[in-house]
Amino acid sequence: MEFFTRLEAEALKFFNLPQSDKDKAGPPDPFGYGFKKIGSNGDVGWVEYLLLNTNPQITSLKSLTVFRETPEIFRSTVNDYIQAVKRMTFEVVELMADGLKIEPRDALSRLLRDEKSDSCFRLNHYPPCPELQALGGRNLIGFGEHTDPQIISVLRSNNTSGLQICLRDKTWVSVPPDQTSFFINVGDALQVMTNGRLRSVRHRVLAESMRSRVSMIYFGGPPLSEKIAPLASLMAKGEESLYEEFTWWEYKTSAYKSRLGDYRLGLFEKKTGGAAGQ
Ligand SMILES: C=C1C[C@]23C[C@@]1(O)CC[C@H]2[C@@]12CC[C@H](O)[C@@](C)(C(=O)O1)[C@H]2[C@@H]3C(=O)O
Ligand SMILES: O=C(O)CCC(=O)C(=O)O
Ligand SMILES: [Fe+2]
Repeated sequence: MEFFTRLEAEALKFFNLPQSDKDKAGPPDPFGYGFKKIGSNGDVGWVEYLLLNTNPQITSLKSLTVFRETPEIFRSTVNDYIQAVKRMTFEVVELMADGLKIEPRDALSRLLRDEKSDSCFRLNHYPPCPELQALGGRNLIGFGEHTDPQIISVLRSNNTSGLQICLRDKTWVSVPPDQTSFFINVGDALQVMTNGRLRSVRHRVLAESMRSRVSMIYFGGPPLSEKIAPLASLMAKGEESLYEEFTWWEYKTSAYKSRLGDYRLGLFEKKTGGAAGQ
């Protein structure tokens, strides 16, 4: 896609700036430029990134700083990509709603379309790590294992591998890199809204020795005040929610206190009424 190629090129121009220039757009709070540190609870990875708010209504001060430090063309390329990926995501969640017989079919998309939707956008750059070859096939964690907290994440990457998902038997499987496809990830909130029918899959990124990986991810979240609970139209007769009721604000606050690899939904599972489980 034209949007993706342009953004990949502009992102690489930014990531190739001297470290001191990039640092002017950091540290991430959570928005802004980050280098190796992920979140604020001690997680690290072989990655640098830009984390941006996607809601023009609540453009964070840090997002403004990022764009002050980068050329206008970068800002417009990011904004064009976000607009395009949002439009596609609204359609994807409506198709998901059709598949799950959720009514109305905009029950999910309206949350992402909402002007108060708490969504964000991330550009990740995993530089090559040539020393890896000498380390005899050891893994270097680019982005540690985790699930995404929001409703849905839509990822696009260049042709460099690294992304893996964790299967039920705990084995890791590589997602073949394909710069012409989107990788759609169910988030924790969608797991709850479908009462566990869709699962938020654990994933991680391993660094490569010779090639740099660039990925861009739109994380579609609901408004902060939104109650996150199973959607009535998909529940079978007598089916109980596997989760306690909570708002997105409550979940997000709790998530941002957690470590990357924590099982965040555990705190919100009902202790009776069947195992939601990991
Ligand atoms: C360690 C953390 C980074 C993270 C916030 C958290 O405390 C736990 C969830 C992490 C995550 C994973 C998916 C997305 O990349 C992200 C932006 C999100 O919403 O949750 C990150 C957070 C982050 O990097 O700030
Ligand atoms: O960079 C990638 O391919 C995945 C990163 C990721 O999972 C995230 O940013 O939440
Ligand atoms: Fe993720």
